[in-house]
Amino acid sequence: MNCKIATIPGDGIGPDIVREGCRVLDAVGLKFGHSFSYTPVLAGGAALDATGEPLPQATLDACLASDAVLLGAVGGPKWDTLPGSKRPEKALLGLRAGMKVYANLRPALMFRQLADACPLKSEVVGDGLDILIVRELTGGIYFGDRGRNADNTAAWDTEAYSIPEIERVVKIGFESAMKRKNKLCVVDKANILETSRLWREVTEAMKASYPTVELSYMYVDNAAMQLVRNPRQFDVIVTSNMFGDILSDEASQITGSIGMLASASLGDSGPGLYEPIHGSAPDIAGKDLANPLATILTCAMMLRYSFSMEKESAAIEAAVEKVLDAGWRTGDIAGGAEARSRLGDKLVGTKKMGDLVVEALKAL
Ligand SMILES: NC(=O)c1ccc[n+]([C@@H]2O[C@H](COP(=O)([O-])OP(=O)(O)OC[C@H]3O[C@@H](n4cnc5c(N)ncnc54)[C@H](O)[C@@H]3O)[C@@H](O)[C@H]2O)c1
Ligand SMILES: CC(C)[C@H](C(=O)O)[C@@H](O)C(=O)O
Ligand SMILES: [Mg+2]
Repeated sequence: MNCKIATIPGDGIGPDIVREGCRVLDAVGLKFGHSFSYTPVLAGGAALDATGEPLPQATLDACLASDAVLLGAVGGPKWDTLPGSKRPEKALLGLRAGMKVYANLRPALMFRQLADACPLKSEVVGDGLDILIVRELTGGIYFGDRGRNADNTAAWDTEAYSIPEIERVVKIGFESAMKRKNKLCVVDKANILETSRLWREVTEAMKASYPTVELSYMYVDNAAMQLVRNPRQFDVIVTSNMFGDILSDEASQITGSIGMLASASLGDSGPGLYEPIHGSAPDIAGKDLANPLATILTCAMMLRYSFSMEKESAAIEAAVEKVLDAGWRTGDIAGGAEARSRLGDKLVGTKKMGDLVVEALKAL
């Protein structure tokens, strides 16, 4: 199969992790007889510097013309004082809306090899953690009316959801639960927000079509607490754009590091957008310290969801497991000071971690 992938290296650690992702895809291509071609395009701070726009039309056009899009991360202190419409992060919203990828699947999976990197007690996480957060991605407060009053003494951002917007993402939540442990939790703030009450009404109207799924509702403040107290009670969480953003960063830390969490953003048709859930990590950019595994696992999601390449996707995941089994770690998953000091030359950087996954893949 020939697959055309638009790549958006972006800013900070973005170029380094996307490079490792593409190297792993190339190794999969060699092993299984596929060819992946890459069209690098500009978005975020890199695009601002080159063109004055965070998301040039040519970038969106190239993404829509591709079979899938791989994005590193955008943003950084250099562009933090720009007005909202010119910030690098605006590119993300433009891409997500322009590609109509309304469902963001964010698996929070704890690799058993990383139990030491989890900050929770072992009796809380047991033999692992496997939660799927389905985050609504093209609506809610990220896209609602916003502004300031004339004398700049007040500002507003509006949360708005329509029934079709809720239905399509809740449907993904139910369907995802049916492929997993048949549990779906709608996380909201229905004790206060009208949008959340509409989410509940829509979900109630849909639930009869999914009789095998055990459905529950939870307020987001409680969910944030329960994720730390008893994360294994969750299977699939479906939630709004902003709640999903926040809860997925929280869940990532339980699995060991945000440097491990992949994501797939999907719509009804057209290319999917694939990005690790973390950002451009300006504090470690350019130092070969970033963990590329979130991006590499994001590539595995791309193979599974956009190209139906299940065995190829599983091969990437198996290669990552082999590397972790052999004890290799980047700094973010090295554990505490004592564990880190025991690692010796198994404490590696971005590029070496990519090399190790490629080697493990070849050897499978
Ligand atoms: N999808 C995206 O492009 C995206 C996502 C989140 C944040 N951002 C942007 O990134 C910039 C930095 O944001 P932030 O600091 O809040 O979040 P961040 O995710 O970039 O970093 C948070 C912390 O996690 C660490 N970290 C993140 N990814 C890592 C990796 N792969 N390996 C090791 N450590 C990693 C960082 O070093 C930092 O200490 C901001 O401009 C923000 O808007 C972009
Ligand atoms: C950078 C920001 C706009 C983005 C979001 O909030 O969606 C990020 O935090 C993410 O999780 O992809
Ligand atoms: Mg986020």
